[in-house]
Amino acid sequence: MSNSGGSVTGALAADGVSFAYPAPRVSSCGVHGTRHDGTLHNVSFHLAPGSSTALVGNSGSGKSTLVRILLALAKPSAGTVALGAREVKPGPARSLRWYRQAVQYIPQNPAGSLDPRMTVSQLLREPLRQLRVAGNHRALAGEALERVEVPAGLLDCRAGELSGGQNQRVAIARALAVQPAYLLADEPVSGLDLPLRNTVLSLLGTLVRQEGLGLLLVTHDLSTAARVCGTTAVMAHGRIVEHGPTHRVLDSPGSPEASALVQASATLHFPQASRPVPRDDA
Ligand SMILES: Nc1ncnc2c1ncn2[C@@H]1O[C@H](COP(=O)(O)OP(=O)(O)OP(=O)(O)O)[C@@H](O)[C@H]1O
Repeated sequence: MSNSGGSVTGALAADGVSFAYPAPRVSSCGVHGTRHDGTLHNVSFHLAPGSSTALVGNSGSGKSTLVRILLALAKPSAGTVALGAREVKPGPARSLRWYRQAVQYIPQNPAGSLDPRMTVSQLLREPLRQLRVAGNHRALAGEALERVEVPAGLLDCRAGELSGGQNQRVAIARALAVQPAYLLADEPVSGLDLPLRNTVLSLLGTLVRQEGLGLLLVTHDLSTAARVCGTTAVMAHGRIVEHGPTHRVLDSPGSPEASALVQASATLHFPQASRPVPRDDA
């Protein structure tokens, strides 16, 4: 099945985006005059249909802020966000319906955002109703469920009756139900056990390769980037400091920030203590 994305075509792009959170007069810890130099600086980013980009970077580098701006939840102080030829700005819900249909968000711990008292069918139909998507909503819900390989027989079960893995898929199906062209996923597998992480990552990869969705995957885990995403963008201090084919960025990083991430990841996966001890056969 092809995705419609609300019949929107074209790339999702941020062009020269800058953004600063408003400086609070009194911060939550009671300090006056907190200074904000800006969170994003002149960020340009481009995601084509059927392609996948990992957005990596240290904590606080600006990844989630960029996602918020791409979702039209925050207004950049400079630069633009556009889908195809159409510029996108935060605004009233009705003016953004087309965009909310085309670009869906998968949050961290997506299953945790499901109300356990609601049935799978209710959960999947809710965004269809909110975005006033045309068509038979129960049928669209069933189709979305099939795409994540959950039996349509579970439509009338309550989320609280399903396993964690099934709920994780239901949460992804909820984003797919409105037939978006793009998925923006913020650490969607953090907190999952390894088998479930693998299942969800395979599913996301399939959606990109076989169904032509565009995927932006925010992750701290470079092995996740390598597994799913054709390109990787590295953020540091509110800038994209490197963006290229994932294998190139990971094998020969061209920026100190990417090098540091690759090194830190290698240390995490192969800590000194667990490295094989070289045999002294000589
Ligand atoms: N609502 C907010 N108000 C003020 N400052 C914020 C707010 N949200 C984030 N920030 C600041 O903006 C900067 C970028 O934060 P952001 O959450 O985008 O980083 P991140 O790369 O997604 O981090 P993480 O990997 O930890 O989620 C940080 O310095 C953060 O403290």
